[in-house]
Amino acid sequence: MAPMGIRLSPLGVAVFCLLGLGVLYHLYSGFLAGRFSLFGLGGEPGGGAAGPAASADGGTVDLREMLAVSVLAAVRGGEEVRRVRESNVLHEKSKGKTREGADDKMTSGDVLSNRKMFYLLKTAFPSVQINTEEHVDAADQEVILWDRKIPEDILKEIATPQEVPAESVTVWIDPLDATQEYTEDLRKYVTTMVCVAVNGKPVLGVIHKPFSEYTAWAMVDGGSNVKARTSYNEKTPRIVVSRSHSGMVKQVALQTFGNQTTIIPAGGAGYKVLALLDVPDKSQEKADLYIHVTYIKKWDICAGNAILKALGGHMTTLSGEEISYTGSDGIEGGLLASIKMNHQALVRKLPDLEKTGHK
Ligand SMILES: Nc1ncnc2c1ncn2[C@@H]1O[C@H](COP(=O)(O)O)[C@@H](OP(=O)(O)O)[C@H]1O
Ligand SMILES: [Mg+2]
Repeated sequence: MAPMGIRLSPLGVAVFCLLGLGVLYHLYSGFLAGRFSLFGLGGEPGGGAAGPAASADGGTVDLREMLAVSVLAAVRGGEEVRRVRESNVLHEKSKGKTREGADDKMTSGDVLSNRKMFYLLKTAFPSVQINTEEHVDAADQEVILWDRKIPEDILKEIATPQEVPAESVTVWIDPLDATQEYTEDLRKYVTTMVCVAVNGKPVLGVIHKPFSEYTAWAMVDGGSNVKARTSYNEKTPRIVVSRSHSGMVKQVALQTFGNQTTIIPAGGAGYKVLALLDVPDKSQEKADLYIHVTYIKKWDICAGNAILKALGGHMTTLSGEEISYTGSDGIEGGLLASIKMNHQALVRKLPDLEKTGHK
């Protein structure tokens, strides 16, 4: 009999002790991880030790650091994309069919780029949600440490760290945009992309062209290394559209803007956003608008949406709704992307796709 008449069961005491030890372990390991992360963050920008940039208990992340890692991830992924293409051994497969019945393709370029990009970002920012187009093989992990260097061009544009709660962040990775065109060896259309959304709003985007080694990046209310062109043709725009998932986009474009309108079929959502900007790459065509009418996934469009938004442009559904980059992977309402134009006036001009049967 224990003092005060309470009988202690040996099993109960053992369970209680184990629980106590568990709580102590949890608190202690969180504390240590936090110290480790703070140690890494303590130095000059770019001068700290390699390791995770976000504290393991969530905490905050610096969007400027996320931009640096996103650029690095897009470039490293791009190296894989180029290496596989140059080897000519693509191991092309179909992941299934799109709703319209086209093959949803995947190659070794997609898989190897995904592995590099995902693990670079995940190792640097272990506490953020990362959504990527390709399956991540947990049995084939790669620990790639970020060297904590923020490139000069980013430091020049974005003078101070931009802290946000880690739990508000969703990262979207497209390790190889324009896979269809990649399999056809149409290299200019291919990009790797990273996007960071905060509370579902796209805030930073990176689009990298591995075959021309060109990278565009921008942060909303931060800075960019790319800009809009000086003028755009709003009356009879040149419209860039999908060449492999087009649906009824040509009919919609001609019906809205007239038969004088030039339609430019092109691969890749990243490529089509870059067509709206002032991009020095010689292989890049130029357009005034980007329209898409079929279903599309958020990793295909988030980076372009962030860059356009940072430069004062817009990417919305065809009915003018903003796209939220949390939750489901796909969007149903088509896409309209413009810059230096009256976007809402363009939305009003477009036909209602549900009514006209152009979806
Ligand atoms: N109807 C659809 N269903 C699924 N994915 C689509 C789609 N339309 C476009 N996409 C995807 O969006 C990207 C750009 O498409 P497009 O080149 O036709 O404009 C491609 O991404 P991936 O190459 O990353 O798969 C393509 O697969
Ligand atoms: Mg892809």
